[in-house]
Amino acid sequence: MNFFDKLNTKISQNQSLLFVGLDPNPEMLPERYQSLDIIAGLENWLKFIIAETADFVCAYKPTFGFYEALGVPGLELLIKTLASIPTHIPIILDAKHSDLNTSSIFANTVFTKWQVDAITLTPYTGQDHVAPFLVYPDKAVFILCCTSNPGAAILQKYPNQKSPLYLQVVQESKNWGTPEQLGLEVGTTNAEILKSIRSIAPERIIMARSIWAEDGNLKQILAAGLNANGDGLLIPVPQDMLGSENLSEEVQSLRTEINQFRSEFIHDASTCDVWLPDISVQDKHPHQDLILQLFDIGCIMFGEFIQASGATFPYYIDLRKIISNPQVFNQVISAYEEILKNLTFDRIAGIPYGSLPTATGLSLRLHCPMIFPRKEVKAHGTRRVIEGNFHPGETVVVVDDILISGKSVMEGAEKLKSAGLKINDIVVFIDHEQGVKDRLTENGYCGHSVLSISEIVNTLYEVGRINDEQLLAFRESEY
Ligand SMILES: O=c1ccn([C@@H]2O[C@H](COP(=O)(O)O)[C@@H](O)[C@H]2O)c(=O)[nH]1
Repeated sequence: MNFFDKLNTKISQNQSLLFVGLDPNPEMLPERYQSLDIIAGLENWLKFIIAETADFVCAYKPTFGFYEALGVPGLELLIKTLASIPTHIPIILDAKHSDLNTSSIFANTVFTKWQVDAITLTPYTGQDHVAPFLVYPDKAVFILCCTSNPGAAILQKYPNQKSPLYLQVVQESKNWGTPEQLGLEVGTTNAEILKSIRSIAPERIIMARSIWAEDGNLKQILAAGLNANGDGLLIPVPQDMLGSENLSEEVQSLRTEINQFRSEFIHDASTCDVWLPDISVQDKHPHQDLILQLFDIGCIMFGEFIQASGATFPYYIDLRKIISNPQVFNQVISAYEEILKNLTFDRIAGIPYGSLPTATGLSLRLHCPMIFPRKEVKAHGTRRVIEGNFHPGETVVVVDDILISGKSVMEGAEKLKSAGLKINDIVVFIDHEQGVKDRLTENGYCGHSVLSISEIVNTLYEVGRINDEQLLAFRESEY
């Protein structure tokens, strides 16, 4: 189960948005655990915290720095602590990792060896630093957007109130990963800041900062940070509560307080003109997760777009972007592979330029040689029309991104046929429908597609990624 599903399952089973920081901070160690052996005292305290809270929280968040600071015994304590967390409860390792050249190796350690479900990262080194963590499809990252220490303001609020750096971090990091894989850590109890982040990231999980029980602005934080469904916000159990001998009761009472507010919040929101997604798991399209990820990374756009034919469409598909998101690219290749594995061919041909990376990925995945017809033939050099080696008479499967009129893919296929190659099958990711596959059939090809445009639009509408107006514009364009 991926992090997002594991987290949501725990939220609903335990009816809780609360998470607990599992921090072996010697300064916070309750007196009753203060023995000569500090590590043993910390271990017993952390075990007590887990036992008291496991049924009332949705996640645990060990802070790596506290374990590191204790040296080798601290790292051993981390491994023991991770092992004592029930496997069904997600673990978010608070590492605030930000070192570029150790990203891949660190991601492997935390996700593969330590089996944590998510990690916190700082954004300063950008997507290059985050991408190695996102190649683990079942894991997630939380990007630190904002903190509340006074010295941070000069950087995080730069250059002005209207467009502070922390909001730019939110906007930019939304391009790095899907809402299921990338959440935001908002290290402030300033409700206004939380509200401004929620307004530009309604779809993201926000992890709020650790608070002190007596701070008293819980309701403002909830009002600012909850999403329209009354969730999407992870609230830490206050640090001072963790020292209490009555931890279980105190956590349950905080949970009740939060849930009461959530019920009122959802009730109030439902009286406003807010459209809420209404889907059940049974209705889930088999490629729903992939469709959402493609939408979230900007491969599927809605608006008015002029096509090569001059026609205006209410959407535009730009699958070229997948090459910058390896985890999405990998899933796209797998979806094509499902179709190609049932076909018979000697070589794979990609249509330039958009489908060359896909054809390359499929060639490597299926151990099958690749060729491609050139878009324009050079006036110098070999003047080859087709790049790569082949033997006339071989069968080639043609791979392209989207079929609109079918013109570009059939032009490419004709070049291959002129060189003596046989083409039976054309496989695309998206079929624009409206008879384009019939056009392929009329020209002697069998068209296959991973998805049709209406499957994509309907899925996006069902989960609330597009609105009534966008759905209507699409439906009208079909006639
Ligand atoms: O949303 C779109 C629409 C078109 N493209 C590009 O056009 C061709 C397909 O158009 P045909 O009319 O079938 O020739 C496709 O290969 C893309 O390059 C697009 O990317 N997105």
